[in-house]
Amino acid sequence: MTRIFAIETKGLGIGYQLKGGKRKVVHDDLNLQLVPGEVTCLLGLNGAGKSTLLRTLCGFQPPLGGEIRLMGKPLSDYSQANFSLTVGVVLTEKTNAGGITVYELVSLGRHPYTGFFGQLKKRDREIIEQSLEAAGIAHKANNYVSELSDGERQKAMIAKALAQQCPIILLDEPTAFLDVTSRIETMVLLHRLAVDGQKAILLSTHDLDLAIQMGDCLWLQEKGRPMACGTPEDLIMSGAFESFFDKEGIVFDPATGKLNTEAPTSAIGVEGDFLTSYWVGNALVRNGYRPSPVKEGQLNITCKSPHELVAAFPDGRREKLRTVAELVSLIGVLRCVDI
Ligand SMILES: Nc1ncnc2c1ncn2[C@@H]1O[C@H](COP(=O)(O)OP(=O)(O)OP(=O)(O)O)[C@@H](O)[C@H]1O
Repeated sequence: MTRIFAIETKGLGIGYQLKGGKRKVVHDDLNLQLVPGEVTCLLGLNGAGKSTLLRTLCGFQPPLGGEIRLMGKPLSDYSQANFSLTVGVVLTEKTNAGGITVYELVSLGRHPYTGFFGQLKKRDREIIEQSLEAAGIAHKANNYVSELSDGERQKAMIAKALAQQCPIILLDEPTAFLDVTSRIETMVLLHRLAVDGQKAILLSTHDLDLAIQMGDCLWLQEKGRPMACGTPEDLIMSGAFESFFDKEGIVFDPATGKLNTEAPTSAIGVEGDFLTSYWVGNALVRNGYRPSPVKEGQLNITCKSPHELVAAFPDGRREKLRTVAELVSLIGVLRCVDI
Protein backbone atom coordinates (compact mmCIF):
# COMPACT_ATOMS: atom_id res chain seq x y z
CA MET A 1 0.00 0.00 0.00
CA THR A 2 1.34 3.47 -0.86
CA ARG A 3 1.77 5.67 2.18
CA ILE A 4 0.17 9.11 1.97
CA PHE A 5 2.38 11.85 3.37
CA ALA A 6 1.08 15.22 4.53
CA ILE A 7 3.57 16.80 2.13
CA GLU A 8 5.67 14.93 -0.38
CA THR A 9 8.04 16.46 -2.92
CA LYS A 10 9.70 14.68 -5.82
CA GLY A 11 12.61 16.23 -7.69
CA LEU A 12 11.50 19.64 -6.42
CA GLY A 13 13.57 22.61 -7.58
CA ILE A 14 13.16 25.89 -5.68
CA GLY A 15 14.44 29.35 -6.50
CA TYR A 16 13.68 32.47 -8.47
CA GLN A 17 12.91 33.43 -12.02
CA LEU A 18 15.12 36.47 -12.62
CA LYS A 19 14.76 39.25 -15.18
CA GLY A 20 16.09 38.40 -18.65
CA GLY A 21 14.91 34.79 -18.40
CA LYS A 22 17.68 33.73 -15.98
CA ARG A 23 16.95 31.52 -13.01
CA LYS A 24 18.47 31.45 -9.53
CA VAL A 25 18.33 27.87 -8.30
CA VAL A 26 18.36 27.79 -4.49
CA HIS A 27 17.98 24.02 -4.14
CA ASP A 28 17.52 21.20 -6.59
CA ASP A 29 16.06 17.72 -6.56
CA LEU A 30 14.38 17.87 -3.15
CA ASN A 31 12.66 14.59 -2.24
CA LEU A 32 10.97 15.34 1.07
CA GLN A 33 8.29 13.71 3.15
CA LEU A 34 6.40 15.41 5.97
CA VAL A 35 4.75 12.98 8.35
CA PRO A 36 1.52 13.52 10.38
CA GLY A 37 1.93 13.43 14.17
CA GLU A 38 5.47 14.85 14.01
CA VAL A 39 7.21 18.20 14.39
CA THR A 40 9.81 18.59 11.64
CA CYS A 41 12.42 21.33 12.08
CA LEU A 42 14.02 22.86 9.00
CA LEU A 43 17.55 24.01 9.88
CA GLY A 44 19.93 25.93 7.66
CA LEU A 45 22.46 28.72 7.83
CA ASN A 46 21.48 32.21 6.59
CA GLY A 47 20.62 32.10 2.91
CA ALA A 48 20.36 28.28 2.79
CA GLY A 49 16.85 28.60 1.37
CA LYS A 50 14.50 27.84 4.27
CA SER A 51 12.06 30.68 3.53
CA THR A 52 12.22 29.90 -0.19
CA LEU A 53 11.29 26.28 0.53
CA LEU A 54 8.45 27.21 2.90
CA ARG A 55 7.07 29.76 0.44
CA THR A 56 7.21 27.18 -2.36
CA LEU A 57 5.45 24.53 -0.25
CA CYS A 58 2.73 27.13 0.53
CA GLY A 59 2.31 27.91 -3.16
CA PHE A 60 3.36 31.54 -2.52
CA GLN A 61 6.02 31.15 -5.21
CA PRO A 62 6.17 28.64 -8.06
CA PRO A 63 8.61 25.71 -8.01
CA LEU A 64 11.36 25.72 -10.64
CA GLY A 65 10.62 22.07 -11.32
CA GLY A 66 9.41 18.80 -9.83
CA GLU A 67 6.33 17.93 -7.87
CA ILE A 68 4.65 18.91 -4.59
CA ARG A 69 1.82 16.80 -3.21
CA LEU A 70 -0.34 17.76 -0.24
CA MET A 71 -2.25 14.87 1.35
CA GLY A 72 -1.51 12.87 -1.79
CA LYS A 73 -2.86 15.48 -4.24
CA PRO A 74 -0.75 17.81 -6.43
CA LEU A 75 -0.49 21.32 -4.95
CA SER A 76 -1.48 22.74 -8.34
CA ASP A 77 -4.90 21.02 -8.03
CA TYR A 78 -5.75 22.97 -4.88
CA SER A 79 -8.06 25.97 -5.08
CA GLN A 80 -7.27 28.82 -2.66
CA ALA A 81 -10.21 27.69 -0.49
CA ASN A 82 -9.13 24.05 -0.41
CA PHE A 83 -5.55 25.03 0.34
CA SER A 84 -6.75 27.06 3.36
CA LEU A 85 -8.61 24.00 4.61
CA THR A 86 -5.42 21.93 4.33
CA VAL A 87 -2.48 24.16 5.34
CA GLY A 88 -2.22 26.74 8.12
CA VAL A 89 0.67 29.16 7.60
CA VAL A 90 2.26 31.14 10.44
CA LEU A 91 4.80 33.71 9.27
CA THR A 92 7.29 35.57 11.46
CA GLU A 93 6.56 39.09 10.28
CA LYS A 94 4.65 41.17 12.75
CA THR A 95 1.04 41.01 11.62
CA ASN A 96 -0.93 44.00 10.42
CA ALA A 97 -3.60 42.77 12.78
CA GLY A 98 -2.71 45.11 15.66
CA GLY A 99 -6.11 46.83 15.52
CA ILE A 100 -8.21 43.74 16.11
CA THR A 101 -8.62 41.60 19.21
CA VAL A 102 -7.04 38.20 19.67
CA TYR A 103 -10.51 36.63 19.41
CA GLU A 104 -11.13 38.40 16.10
CA LEU A 105 -7.69 37.33 14.81
CA VAL A 106 -8.34 33.70 15.69
CA SER A 107 -11.83 33.88 14.18
CA LEU A 108 -10.15 34.71 10.82
CA GLY A 109 -9.04 31.07 10.90
CA ARG A 110 -12.71 30.12 10.39
CA HIS A 111 -13.03 32.10 7.13
CA PRO A 112 -12.24 29.09 4.92
CA TYR A 113 -15.44 27.60 6.40
CA THR A 114 -17.69 30.62 6.70
CA GLY A 115 -16.51 32.78 3.77
CA PHE A 116 -15.03 36.23 4.44
CA PHE A 117 -18.33 37.90 5.30
CA GLY A 118 -19.81 34.71 6.71
CA GLN A 119 -21.43 34.59 10.12
CA LEU A 120 -19.74 32.59 12.85
CA LYS A 121 -22.02 29.78 13.94
CA LYS A 122 -22.12 28.19 17.40
CA ARG A 123 -19.73 25.43 16.25
CA ASP A 124 -17.26 28.05 14.89
CA ARG A 125 -17.28 29.86 18.23
CA GLU A 126 -16.63 26.59 20.07
CA ILE A 127 -13.67 25.86 17.79
CA ILE A 128 -12.27 29.38 18.28
CA GLU A 129 -12.51 28.98 22.05
CA GLN A 130 -10.88 25.53 21.93
CA SER A 131 -8.07 26.92 19.75
CA LEU A 132 -7.46 29.85 22.11
CA GLU A 133 -7.37 27.39 24.99
CA ALA A 134 -5.07 24.89 23.23
CA ALA A 135 -2.59 27.64 22.32
CA GLY A 136 -2.61 28.95 25.91
CA ILE A 137 -3.83 32.44 24.96
CA ALA A 138 -7.51 32.31 26.01
CA HIS A 139 -6.82 34.77 28.85
CA LYS A 140 -5.93 37.46 26.27
CA ALA A 141 -8.91 36.82 23.97
CA ASN A 142 -10.30 40.33 24.45
CA ASN A 143 -6.96 42.15 24.22
CA TYR A 144 -5.87 43.92 21.07
CA VAL A 145 -3.13 42.11 19.15
CA SER A 146 -1.01 45.29 19.45
CA GLU A 147 -1.06 44.84 23.23
CA LEU A 148 0.58 41.40 23.12
CA SER A 149 4.19 40.44 23.78
CA ASP A 150 6.07 38.67 20.96
CA GLY A 151 5.47 35.27 22.61
CA GLU A 152 1.77 35.96 23.15
CA ARG A 153 1.38 37.13 19.54
CA GLN A 154 3.04 33.94 18.36
CA LYS A 155 0.55 31.91 20.41
CA ALA A 156 -2.35 33.94 18.96
CA MET A 157 -1.08 33.20 15.42
CA ILE A 158 -0.81 29.50 16.28
CA ALA A 159 -4.38 29.62 17.68
CA LYS A 160 -5.54 31.12 14.35
CA ALA A 161 -3.87 28.26 12.44
CA LEU A 162 -5.53 25.79 14.84
CA ALA A 163 -8.96 27.33 14.27
CA GLN A 164 -8.40 26.62 10.58
CA GLN A 165 -8.45 22.90 11.56
CA CYS A 166 -5.94 21.90 8.88
CA PRO A 167 -3.88 18.72 8.94
CA ILE A 168 -0.69 20.65 8.05
CA ILE A 169 0.84 23.69 9.78
CA LEU A 170 3.89 25.50 8.35
CA LEU A 171 5.69 28.07 10.52
CA ASP A 172 8.54 30.40 9.57
CA GLU A 173 10.84 30.82 12.59
CA PRO A 174 8.12 30.62 15.26
CA THR A 175 10.66 30.91 18.08
CA ALA A 176 12.52 33.96 16.72
CA PHE A 177 12.38 36.95 19.13
CA LEU A 178 11.12 34.77 21.99
CA ASP A 179 12.82 34.42 25.37
CA VAL A 180 14.05 30.99 26.42
CA THR A 181 10.88 30.09 28.37
CA SER A 182 8.54 31.16 25.56
CA ARG A 183 10.67 29.26 23.01
CA ILE A 184 10.37 26.06 24.98
CA GLU A 185 6.64 26.66 25.66
CA THR A 186 6.01 27.22 21.94
CA MET A 187 7.86 24.04 20.95
CA VAL A 188 6.10 21.99 23.65
CA LEU A 189 2.77 23.39 22.42
CA LEU A 190 3.54 22.52 18.77
CA HIS A 191 4.67 19.06 19.77
CA ARG A 192 1.47 18.46 21.74
CA LEU A 193 -0.64 19.68 18.80
CA ALA A 194 1.25 17.38 16.42
CA VAL A 195 0.79 14.32 18.61
CA ASP A 196 -2.77 14.95 19.92
CA GLY A 197 -4.17 16.25 16.63
CA GLN A 198 -2.01 14.05 14.35
CA LYS A 199 -1.00 17.24 12.52
CA ALA A 200 2.10 17.48 10.37
CA ILE A 201 4.07 20.50 11.58
CA LEU A 202 7.02 21.97 9.69
CA LEU A 203 8.91 24.93 11.13
CA SER A 204 12.09 26.72 10.17
CA THR A 205 14.45 27.65 12.97
CA HIS A 206 17.99 28.71 13.87
CA ASP A 207 17.55 27.19 17.31
CA LEU A 208 19.81 24.16 17.09
CA ASP A 209 19.49 23.08 20.75
CA LEU A 210 15.70 23.26 20.71
CA ALA A 211 15.45 21.49 17.34
CA ILE A 212 17.67 18.64 18.60
CA GLN A 213 15.66 18.43 21.80
CA MET A 214 12.11 18.76 20.44
CA GLY A 215 12.16 17.94 16.72
CA ASP A 216 10.86 14.49 15.80
CA CYS A 217 12.53 14.94 12.45
CA LEU A 218 15.12 17.43 11.18
CA TRP A 219 15.72 18.65 7.64
CA LEU A 220 19.25 20.03 7.29
CA GLN A 221 19.27 22.38 4.33
CA GLU A 222 22.60 23.36 2.83
CA LYS A 223 23.48 24.91 -0.52
CA GLY A 224 24.73 22.40 -3.07
CA ARG A 225 24.05 19.30 -0.96
CA PRO A 226 21.11 16.93 -0.77
CA MET A 227 18.87 17.69 2.21
CA ALA A 228 19.80 15.44 5.18
CA CYS A 229 16.57 14.23 6.83
CA GLY A 230 16.05 12.08 9.91
CA THR A 231 15.66 12.04 13.68
CA PRO A 232 18.14 14.35 15.45
CA GLU A 233 19.84 11.32 17.00
CA ASP A 234 20.31 9.45 13.69
CA LEU A 235 21.64 12.60 12.01
CA ILE A 236 24.06 13.32 14.87
CA MET A 237 25.36 9.75 15.01
CA SER A 238 25.70 9.51 11.23
CA GLY A 239 27.94 12.59 11.19
CA ALA A 240 25.46 14.71 9.16
CA PHE A 241 25.83 17.66 11.56
CA GLU A 242 29.62 17.68 11.37
CA SER A 243 29.61 18.22 7.61
CA PHE A 244 26.70 20.68 7.95
CA PHE A 245 28.75 23.19 9.99
CA ASP A 246 32.12 22.18 8.56
CA LYS A 247 32.57 25.07 6.14
CA GLU A 248 31.98 27.80 8.71
CA GLY A 249 35.01 26.81 10.84
CA ILE A 250 32.56 25.65 13.49
CA VAL A 251 32.77 22.18 14.95
CA PHE A 252 29.77 20.14 16.04
CA ASP A 253 30.59 17.77 18.89
CA PRO A 254 28.39 14.65 18.57
CA ALA A 255 29.15 13.71 22.19
CA THR A 256 27.42 16.83 23.53
CA GLY A 257 25.26 18.10 20.66
CA LYS A 258 27.00 21.48 21.00
CA LEU A 259 28.84 23.75 18.61
CA ASN A 260 32.35 24.97 19.26
CA THR A 261 35.06 26.82 17.39
CA GLU A 262 37.52 23.95 17.58
CA ALA A 263 37.26 20.23 18.22
CA PRO A 264 38.58 19.28 21.66
CA THR A 265 41.32 16.72 21.18
CA SER A 266 42.44 15.73 24.71
CA ALA A 267 40.04 13.48 26.58
CA ILE A 268 39.26 13.48 30.29
CA GLY A 269 37.32 10.47 31.63
CA VAL A 270 34.07 11.18 33.49
CA GLU A 271 31.97 8.71 35.48
CA GLY A 272 29.49 8.61 38.36
CA ASP A 273 26.37 10.57 39.31
CA PHE A 274 24.47 11.36 36.09
CA LEU A 275 23.62 15.02 36.74
CA THR A 276 27.08 15.87 38.06
CA SER A 277 28.77 14.03 35.19
CA TYR A 278 26.66 15.95 32.67
CA TRP A 279 27.69 19.36 34.05
CA VAL A 280 31.30 18.32 34.60
CA GLY A 281 31.28 17.34 30.90
CA ASN A 282 29.85 20.77 30.04
CA ALA A 283 32.71 22.49 31.91
CA LEU A 284 35.30 20.24 30.22
CA VAL A 285 33.99 21.09 26.73
CA ARG A 286 34.06 24.82 27.54
CA ASN A 287 37.68 24.45 28.62
CA GLY A 288 38.74 22.58 25.50
CA TYR A 289 38.57 18.94 26.66
CA ARG A 290 36.44 16.07 25.47
CA PRO A 291 34.55 14.11 28.15
CA SER A 292 35.06 10.37 27.56
CA PRO A 293 34.58 7.01 29.29
CA VAL A 294 37.21 6.55 32.03
CA LYS A 295 40.31 4.65 31.01
CA GLU A 296 43.89 4.12 32.16
CA GLY A 297 46.61 6.55 31.15
CA GLN A 298 44.48 9.73 31.29
CA LEU A 299 42.99 12.04 33.92
CA ASN A 300 39.67 10.61 35.12
CA ILE A 301 37.01 12.38 37.19
CA THR A 302 34.67 10.37 39.41
CA CYS A 303 31.54 12.36 40.24
CA LYS A 304 30.11 11.10 43.53
CA SER A 305 27.84 14.14 44.03
CA PRO A 306 27.89 17.81 42.94
CA HIS A 307 30.20 18.50 45.92
CA GLU A 308 32.34 15.39 45.81
CA LEU A 309 34.53 14.98 42.74
CA VAL A 310 37.66 12.85 42.67
CA ALA A 311 40.38 13.53 40.11
CA ALA A 312 42.55 10.45 39.46
CA PHE A 313 45.82 11.20 37.63
CA PRO A 314 47.60 8.75 35.29
CA ASP A 315 50.47 8.41 37.86
CA GLY A 316 48.04 7.17 40.56
CA ARG A 317 47.69 10.46 42.50
CA ARG A 318 44.17 11.40 43.58
CA GLU A 319 42.73 14.78 44.50
CA LYS A 320 39.37 15.58 46.07
CA LEU A 321 37.45 18.56 44.68
CA ARG A 322 34.31 20.16 46.13
CA THR A 323 33.03 22.14 43.16
CA VAL A 324 33.21 22.30 39.37
CA ALA A 325 35.02 25.64 39.87
CA GLU A 326 37.84 23.76 41.67
CA LEU A 327 37.97 21.27 38.81
CA VAL A 328 38.19 24.11 36.28
CA SER A 329 41.15 25.69 38.14
CA LEU A 330 42.86 22.30 38.39
CA ILE A 331 42.51 21.95 34.61
CA GLY A 332 43.89 25.49 34.23
CA VAL A 333 46.98 24.56 36.27
CA LEU A 334 47.46 21.36 34.30
CA ARG A 335 46.82 22.96 30.91
CA CYS A 336 50.51 23.21 30.02
CA VAL A 337 51.25 19.75 31.37
CA ASP A 338 50.37 16.65 29.41
CA ILE A 339 47.46 15.19 31.38
N1 LIG B 1 13.27 37.52 -4.41
C1 LIG B 1 14.45 36.94 -4.57
N2 LIG B 1 15.07 36.93 -5.78
C2 LIG B 1 16.25 36.32 -5.97
N3 LIG B 1 16.92 35.67 -4.99
C3 LIG B 1 16.36 35.64 -3.76
C4 LIG B 1 15.12 36.27 -3.48
N4 LIG B 1 14.82 36.08 -2.17
C5 LIG B 1 15.84 35.37 -1.64
N5 LIG B 1 16.76 35.10 -2.58
C6 LIG B 1 18.01 34.35 -2.43
O1 LIG B 1 17.69 32.98 -2.22
C7 LIG B 1 18.61 32.38 -1.30
C8 LIG B 1 17.84 31.73 -0.17
O2 LIG B 1 17.20 32.76 0.59
P1 LIG B 1 16.18 32.41 1.78
O3 LIG B 1 15.61 33.71 2.26
O4 LIG B 1 15.25 31.37 1.32
O5 LIG B 1 17.20 31.78 2.85
P2 LIG B 1 16.92 31.45 4.40
O6 LIG B 1 17.51 30.11 4.65
O7 LIG B 1 15.47 31.61 4.72
O8 LIG B 1 17.80 32.57 5.08
P3 LIG B 1 17.69 33.25 6.54
O9 LIG B 1 18.08 32.21 7.55
O10 LIG B 1 18.72 34.32 6.44
O11 LIG B 1 16.29 33.76 6.70
C9 LIG B 1 19.56 33.48 -0.86
O12 LIG B 1 20.74 33.37 -1.62
C10 LIG B 1 18.80 34.76 -1.21
O13 LIG B 1 19.70 35.80 -1.53
